[in-house]
Amino acid sequence: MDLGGLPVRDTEPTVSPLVEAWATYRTTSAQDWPTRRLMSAKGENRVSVVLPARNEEATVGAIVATIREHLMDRVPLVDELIVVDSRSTDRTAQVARAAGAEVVGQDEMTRGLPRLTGKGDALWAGLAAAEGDVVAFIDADLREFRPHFVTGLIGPLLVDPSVEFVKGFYHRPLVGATSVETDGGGRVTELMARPLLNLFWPELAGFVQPLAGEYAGRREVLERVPFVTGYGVETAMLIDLLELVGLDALAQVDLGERKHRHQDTAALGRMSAQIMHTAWTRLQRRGWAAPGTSPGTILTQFRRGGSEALPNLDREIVVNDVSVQERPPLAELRPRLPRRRVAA
Ligand SMILES: O=c1ccn([C@@H]2O[C@H](COP(=O)(O)OP(=O)(O)O)[C@@H](O)[C@H]2O)c(=O)[nH]1
Ligand SMILES: O=C(O)[C@@H](COP(=O)(O)O)O[C@H]1O[C@H](CO)[C@@H](O)[C@H](O)[C@H]1O
Repeated sequence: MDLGGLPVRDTEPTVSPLVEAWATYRTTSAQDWPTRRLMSAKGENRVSVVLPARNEEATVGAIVATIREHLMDRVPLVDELIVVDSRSTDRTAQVARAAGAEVVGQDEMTRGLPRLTGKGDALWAGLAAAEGDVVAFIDADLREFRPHFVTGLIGPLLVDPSVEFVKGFYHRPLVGATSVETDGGGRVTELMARPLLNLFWPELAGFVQPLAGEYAGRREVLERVPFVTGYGVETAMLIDLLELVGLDALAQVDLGERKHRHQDTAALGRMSAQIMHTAWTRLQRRGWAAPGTSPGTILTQFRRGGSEALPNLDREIVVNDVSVQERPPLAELRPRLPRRRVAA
């Protein structure tokens, strides 16, 4: 049926067969990867777990202690547990070290390189410090962390050589001060990142949690992609790995439920802008955005009250730079990096 030249779909939209096949074939559950199965498959593979942590003294200790007790002391599945101190101003480093992690500084691992900021730079520093063949990244603000968050992520990588990268997914309650909204979490995912990826990278539509902060990959693959600084890192990693190794080498694992500290919506607005910038650079690479162009880098937001309010505007204007930079693929810089100096 055609109304004025606009084709009108006369069938109900259906899931792309490619996405349906991938989601069926490359989705597993943490329960599919029991520790004993992983130990028998591990062989000579060394496993590193990296936690990027900026001011996470309240939660990093419990996560580190759980990994150390269950996956290092009781069962030697994890060989290396690193917390990247991302310029914290609290006792993150001391708490992490006391709980049994090796602590490296974001600035320490990027010494001699341009000073960049954000989560992506912390993750890049963690990969530079890590020595494992398989590297898992876990956010340090998780509540109710369980060992299966790690075993579920590394399981496919230890057992199936055709898998290069595994993304976690979970139910995401939005935990407020006095109430919990069952599936209210993942606000940037649902409002921006999922639509963005579905529209421009539909092959990735099967990822339940494309922005999940828990994921793992083979070092030799992770070292071949750039790390976008700030909060664009997860979006860039999915897009870049899709292009580098193909959808079939990517997988996802059900980790159950994830609770973490939530940022406010203004912070998530800045996160969204960083993700849009990240997508723009990938669209340029694909030829869908004009080379040499760039969206604006300043995000203007409004905050109730405040001393900087304008005469006729009963709100404070808050301006942030939401541009992103990139650390180049680690493999290109490895010879220039300081050997990991870890204060055990
Ligand atoms: O500059 C930064 C920003 C964030 N993080 C860490 O990255 C993880 C995810 O960050 P955040 O919780 O702010 O993101 P959200 O989960 O709210 O999207 C947490 O462990 C942060 O401590 C970091 O190491 N450096
Ligand atoms: O998924 C999301 O929408 C955001 C915000 O989550 P909430 O709405 O605070 O549960 O959280 C994720 O996004 C960040 C950017 O990729 C990641 O770095 C975080 O690890 C992840 O929690």
